[in-house]
Formats: sequence, structure tokens, C-alpha cells
Amino acid sequence: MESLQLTPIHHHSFVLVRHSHLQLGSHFPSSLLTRASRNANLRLTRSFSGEVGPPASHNEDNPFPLKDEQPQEQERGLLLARETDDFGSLVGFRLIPGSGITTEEQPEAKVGEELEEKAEAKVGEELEEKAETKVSYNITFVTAEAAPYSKTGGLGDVCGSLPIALASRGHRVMVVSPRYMHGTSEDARYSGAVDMDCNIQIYCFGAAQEVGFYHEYRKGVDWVFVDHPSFHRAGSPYGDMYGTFGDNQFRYTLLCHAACEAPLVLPLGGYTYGERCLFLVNDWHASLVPVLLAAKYRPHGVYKDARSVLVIHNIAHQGVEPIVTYGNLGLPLEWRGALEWVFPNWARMHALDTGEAVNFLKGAIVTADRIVTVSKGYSWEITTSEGGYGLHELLKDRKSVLSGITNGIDVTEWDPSSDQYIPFKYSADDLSGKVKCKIELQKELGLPERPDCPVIGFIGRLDYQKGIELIRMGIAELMEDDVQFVMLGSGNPAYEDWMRATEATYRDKFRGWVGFNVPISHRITAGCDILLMPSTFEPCGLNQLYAMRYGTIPVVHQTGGLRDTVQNFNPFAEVKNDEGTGWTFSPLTKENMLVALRYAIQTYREYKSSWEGLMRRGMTRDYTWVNAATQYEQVIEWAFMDPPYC
Ligand SMILES: Nc1ncnc2c1ncn2[C@@H]1O[C@H](COP(=O)(O)OP(=O)(O)O[C@H]2O[C@H](CO)[C@@H](O)[C@H](O)[C@H]2O)[C@@H](O)[C@H]1O
Repeated sequence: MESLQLTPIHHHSFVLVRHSHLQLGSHFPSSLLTRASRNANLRLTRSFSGEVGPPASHNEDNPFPLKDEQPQEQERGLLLARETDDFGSLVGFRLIPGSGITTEEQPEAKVGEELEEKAEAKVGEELEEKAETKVSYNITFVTAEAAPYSKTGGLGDVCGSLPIALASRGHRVMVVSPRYMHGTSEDARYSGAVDMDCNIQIYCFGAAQEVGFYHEYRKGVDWVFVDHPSFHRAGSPYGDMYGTFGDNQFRYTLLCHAACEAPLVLPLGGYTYGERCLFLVNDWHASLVPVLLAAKYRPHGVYKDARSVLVIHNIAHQGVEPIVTYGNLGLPLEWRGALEWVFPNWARMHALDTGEAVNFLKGAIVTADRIVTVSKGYSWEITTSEGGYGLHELLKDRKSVLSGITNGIDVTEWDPSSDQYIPFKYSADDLSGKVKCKIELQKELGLPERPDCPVIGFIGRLDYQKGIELIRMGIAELMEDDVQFVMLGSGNPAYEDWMRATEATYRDKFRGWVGFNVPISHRITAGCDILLMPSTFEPCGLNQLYAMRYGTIPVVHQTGGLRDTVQNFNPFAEVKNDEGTGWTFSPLTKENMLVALRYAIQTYREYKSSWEGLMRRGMTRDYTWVNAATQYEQVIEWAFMDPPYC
């Protein structure tokens, strides 16, 4: 349950500090706390904030219950100084650090004495420190992918690990995603999920659609899978060998409607999540959720206390369909403007094309309470005409609620000292297993077994975004050098054919593995010396983080999250441990990419100790979700402070 409960300020008040009147209140998030003017007259009143537990039993007759009448669970709390000026006007709140006292244990006089001491000691610099409040939220992730159940890229990784990180910090977290059944052995991934026997009707696309829910509780998270026949088909979540599925708008409209119902109807662990819930909606597939909250639920008094945060992992995909499809979405006509999108003249197909479309991602940008992108660099890029894919003006308008939070990684899955997929384990303290992994990789791929030869790797979707065009242009020159190059990827059939053809041309030097294979991706990450990422744009990028953790040196285009996470090598850095973790290049040209790669290759060959330094610095960085999860909590806290945006 959401545990930030606003309960009335206790009406006992007392003077604590000479020359100061302090009024203690509680239940206000730490970011409301303002710095004290030392000369301000302060007045203190005391009250308590429940940590977790049932909502405050509010007594209508006595809205200001005395201490003894307070339910036990609410007695332990944080004390906040409510600061007023000489005229009695509120100027802010400050937490009295260490104030998690229990009134049962602290008679009022003692409380007063202690608070006096504390207040005297703390009303100064110490109070300026940010104090931690213990607030937990009910969070519902909505996503098209969540690893290990479904994954085609980084979205799956993030939605498979960030929820666990948030749950471990005390939040109640549910992840709603489709129950894809592809008719392959991979379907077994859902075998732990049980049918909740809770089917609901969703009204969209001109009919009542029946969807079911499956549930698995794992690692502290409620994994909820929406079941519908349209999620049962061969291929990947989004398409098959014939291309992208034509009914994806329908499938993800179902997901969004079902996700909005889930907190209301699913008794997970015996209790529903309820209406005071935070929806964390990821990319266009989940973007209808904030629109539904505003257009379908709030006008009927439902979800008035809910908030939504849109997370943009990739703005290039927006869920755009012809405007005539609006009527299918189960939204009131008057909300059409929220999703409406008009393409500029140059982007229209023919003279009769009016350019009008429905754009899911735009709908969320104009209705969500907060917006997050997956790195700071990218949060700026999407407000520019180059990086915003047409949505930059709208995003600029919402700049005040736009944040960049760099992704973490699942450090238990990606750990070279315990990775189940790699043949030899190693760590920053003992790197000997890395070269053995390299030899095994060469063996597995049929490349000459040469421990001294630098091996360059690439892993990713074969897509314009990932800079395959640049690799294509530079491969002939690169192959003149004494290196090996291993590529793993799937996507654009033209690039897949090019990989096969390149392998045929450079049999002793190049391997192109066409397909999606998680164990191989781990072995390439461990067995390569260098990981190449010449992405045209990269919202965050996870492979460079995995690479650094495995002592594989990234060579990346300096863009988005790559710029934020890879520090360029500088052997002359004055600050210890600041010599960098890889190579970055910009602008994005074939020449710059080759120059950066040659620096890396030369360092690998001639400066072994520098190379080991690069490896160790990358391997010992903190990639856990802790930092990002804390920032997500802050964004959620801000979202609940303001009234709903729509
Ligand atoms: N053929 C293959 N076989 C096995 N594994 C493969 C694979 N191709 C890709 N992968 C895996 O998929 C993930 C890709 O993650 P990325 O973050 O690099 O890219 P993606 O563009 O999908 O994600 C988007 O969302 C993420 C998450 O926010 C952002 O980091 C990113 O910049 C943004 O484009 C990695 O775990 C990688 O190992």
C-alpha cells in the first residue's frame, strides 16, 4: 500500500528553542523541506507519519486524535519542523534528523527535551542535508517486454530488473506485460505464472474483447501477464519473418486497457493495488495508459489519486497509425486531440494524404505527470530537432517535468565471476579467465585460436540506430589489420545478408551470427577485447555497460547514454582512476570510428598495463540499479506532490 498518508497535524505544541517557535508537522516529502533562515522565528508542533501498514483510520468525529487514540502502526514516525515567519506564514518544512521516535517510549516532556537538543544541534548546516523519508509506493509498470519472459532488446532488460530494484527498496511493484505464446520452447518461461481466473471485458475496436491475467510472484515483484489470442503467434513480440504485425496497435491498446484494470481487479497477495497507484509506462506500447487515466477513468471519479510517469527508451518508435483508427481505441471523441499528429508536407505520401495520424507516444507526452528518459544526455537530445523525431517542441514544453536517469544493469545476470553462460569465470582481481574465454569463443565460432589477436565485438539489433551502415563502410579497411571481428544481431534482412556475405569474404577474420541468442551474447561480451558501438543515437545503451563489467573495452560514438557512461581514455590524467574506461569518437564518420578503433588496438598490443588499467576501471564501476532506483523514487515523489496533470 502507498504509505505516505496525510494525517492531521497533532495539536499539541510547545516552545523548544529560546527565540524560536517551532511547529512540528509530518508526512511531507523531504523535497518539500526548505533551508531554514537562521534568524527566522520558528514554531514547532508535533505529529507522526506511518511507515507502512493500513491506511490511517480516520475518525470523522475527532479528526485530530490525541496520542493515545492513534493506531499503534502510526505511532512511529518522522518529525518535521514546520517553519513560520514572524507573521505566522508558512515558509517551509524541515526534517528533524533521527526523529523516527515512538511516542510510547517518549513521554512528552522527554520528547521536548530531546527535540530541543536535537533542534539546537541541527538547526544549522546539518539540517541542510537531504533527509531520507521512508515512503513506499504502489507501482505498476506497463511494458511490451520484461526479461526473462520476453526480450528483444534493452526495454526487456530494464523492465526485467528495475522493478526488482524498486521492490527491494520497499515498494509494492507489479509489471504488466503480454503473455506471448510463440509455440516454441521459449513459452516455458511463463510456466511459473498461474491463471488468476479473472477475465475482464475490454471495449475497443468495435467489440468487447475478453482478456485474462496470469500471475507469478518472483523476486518481490508481481509479474502479471495479459492473455489474449492476439499475443499467441509465431515470431517475436512485434513481428515475424514477413515483417511487423499489422495489428500491433490493437494488441497494445489491449495491453493498456488491461493494465489500467489490473490494480483495480487483481487481488495480488490478497489485496488489490488500488487507485492510489503510480503507473510507470514504457515506450509507445504503454503510452495509452496516461490518456486512459485522464479520459476514461478520472471523469468517473476513478484514479483521481493515481499518477503516471512515461519512460522513453527510444523516441524513434512512436506507435503511429492512420487517424481513422482513433475511433477504435476506446477513448471519448473529445480526447482525439491528445493523440492527433499531423505530418509535415514533405513526409506525406501523395497529394490526397492529409498527414493526419494517431501517435501513441505523443499522447503520453501530453498527458503523463512526469517524463523520464534513460540518460541525461538523451533527455537533452530529444528536445532538439535532430533528436526529437518530431516531438521535440512538445518535449520542450514539458521540460520542467522531464528527467534523465541512466539505466543500471542486472549485476547478478551480468557478472563474469559467476556467469552461467561463459566457460571460465574471472574478476578484476584475477583476470586470467578472460583470455580463456576468448580462446573458447574463437573455437566455438571456428576462428583461428589466437590469444594475442585483438577481437572486436558487436551485439545489437541490426537497425539504422546501431550504426551498421558505418561498420559496412569501414569493414574492408578494418579487415586489413590483424584483428578478428564478431557480430551478433538480427533485424533488417539486408544487414543480415551483408553479415553472411562478409563472413564468406573474410573467413579467417569475421563471424556474423544472425539471430537472437542470449548465451552467445554473454560469451561474446566475455571473449572479446573491444566492443564497438557506433550508434547513430543511443538513449542509454546497455551493451557498453555489460562490456565494461566484463573487462571488454568499449569504443563508442559519443552520443546520448554512450557519452554519459564511457569515459574517453586519457593516460595523462592527473587524477588517479580518472584515465577513462574506453574510447569515444565524434562526429560520426567512418574515419573517426577507424581512428578510435586503431588507438584501442594499438593500446591493446603495445601498452599492456594501460589496457589492464582500462579493464579494471571499467570492471570496478558501480552499475547497480541502486542509484537509478533512488532517482526514480524522487521522480515518483514529485509526481505525487502535484495534482494530476490531466
Ligand atoms: N542478437 C542478439 N542476441 C542476444 N541479445 C541481444 C541481441 N541483440 C541485442 N541483444 C541484447 O539486447 C539488449 C540491447 O540493449 P540496448 O540498450 O543496447 O538496446 P535497445 O536499442 O534494444 O534498447 C533501447 O532501450 C534501452 C533500455 O532503456 C536503451 O539502453 C537503448 O539505448 C534503447 O535504444 C542487450 O541486452 C543486448 O545484449
